[in-house]
Amino acid sequence: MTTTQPATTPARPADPQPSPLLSVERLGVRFRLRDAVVHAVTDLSLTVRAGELLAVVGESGCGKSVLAHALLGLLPGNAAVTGRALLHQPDTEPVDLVSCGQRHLARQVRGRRIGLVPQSPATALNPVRTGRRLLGETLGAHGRDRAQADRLAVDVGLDPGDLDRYPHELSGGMAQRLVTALALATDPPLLIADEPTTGLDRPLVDHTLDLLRRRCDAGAAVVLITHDLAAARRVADTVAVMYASRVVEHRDGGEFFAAPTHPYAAALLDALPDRAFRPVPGHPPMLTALPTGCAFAPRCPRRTDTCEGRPEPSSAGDGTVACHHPILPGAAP
Ligand SMILES: Nc1ncnc2c1ncn2[C@@H]1O[C@H](COP(=O)(O)OP(=O)(O)OP(=O)(O)O)[C@@H](O)[C@H]1O
Ligand code: NI
Repeated sequence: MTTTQPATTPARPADPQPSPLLSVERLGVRFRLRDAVVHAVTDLSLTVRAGELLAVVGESGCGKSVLAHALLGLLPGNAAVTGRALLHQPDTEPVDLVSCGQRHLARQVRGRRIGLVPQSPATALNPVRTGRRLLGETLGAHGRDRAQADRLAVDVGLDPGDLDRYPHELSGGMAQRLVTALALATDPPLLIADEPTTGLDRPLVDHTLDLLRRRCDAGAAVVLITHDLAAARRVADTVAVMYASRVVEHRDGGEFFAAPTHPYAAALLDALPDRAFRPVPGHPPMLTALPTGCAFAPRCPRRTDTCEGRPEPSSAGDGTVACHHPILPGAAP
């Protein structure tokens, strides 16, 4: 079926890779509850470079939004964060987002260096301010011209006239576009977009995805959090698949969609309507009771006794996979 290939050719061999904008190293997030601990992010390492669109995909509850909130210091008080997340900046030392403190995050990072399109627009919008006022305040706070509000509305596919509405007068899709416009208003070098296409119809989904793609083509970086693999396939340079709080596969998007190596990633792709359209069987484990070995093993057709031991991320092509039995091109299944 697959012929043996010589050494993999990098996607853009002539381009020297720019140095990372963000490097996340062994990030962990735990929530302490009265009688349990939720392991929401475990031992997670990732990099994002300028010009890169990284899609973070995975089933509901696997830790995608918690990852975003950890990077921005937006977690509640019962969260304990470990590891490092270095934000590299021109001409100065990198800042560790985990340890730099709320004051620095509020003054220097949120909005300015990292923008967030939050997953729940309804709770993110101030109910007593119109979209125009919200956008104007954000633009003004960052020394930008408030008159850019109309252009931002058009960019996200919102009628500028709708900026004069209050949040409760907006549909879910309109509120979604407004929070996207708010995140774009400060033109951050890194944008984390958490399910930015929720509630949008297909043309607006594609419009939003293409908007994010163009940001990256102009040199910014975007982390697109989505459970929509078709969206990731349309625009991502790189893909990170999360399962039960860990990244289980991370690699070039083209390679990933052509030949996923983690059995969970392969199962997710098989669930796409234009592929087998077969949902991933079974359910993910509780994050309060994660197994010591591979968390996907109970659902995995390739599992063996070895999977009772934890699979550490190892290199596969130009990326990494955390699996004892990865699907390697050219190897027998
Ligand atoms: N404040 C909290 N206290 C306890 N557990 C939490 C808290 N916030 C999130 N969690 C848990 O952390 C886990 C990861 O949640 P997260 O919101 O990151 O999932 P997600 O991958 O973004 O899912 P979705 O696709 O549904 O948005 C979930 O089990 C969730 O219940
Ligand atoms: Ni989420």
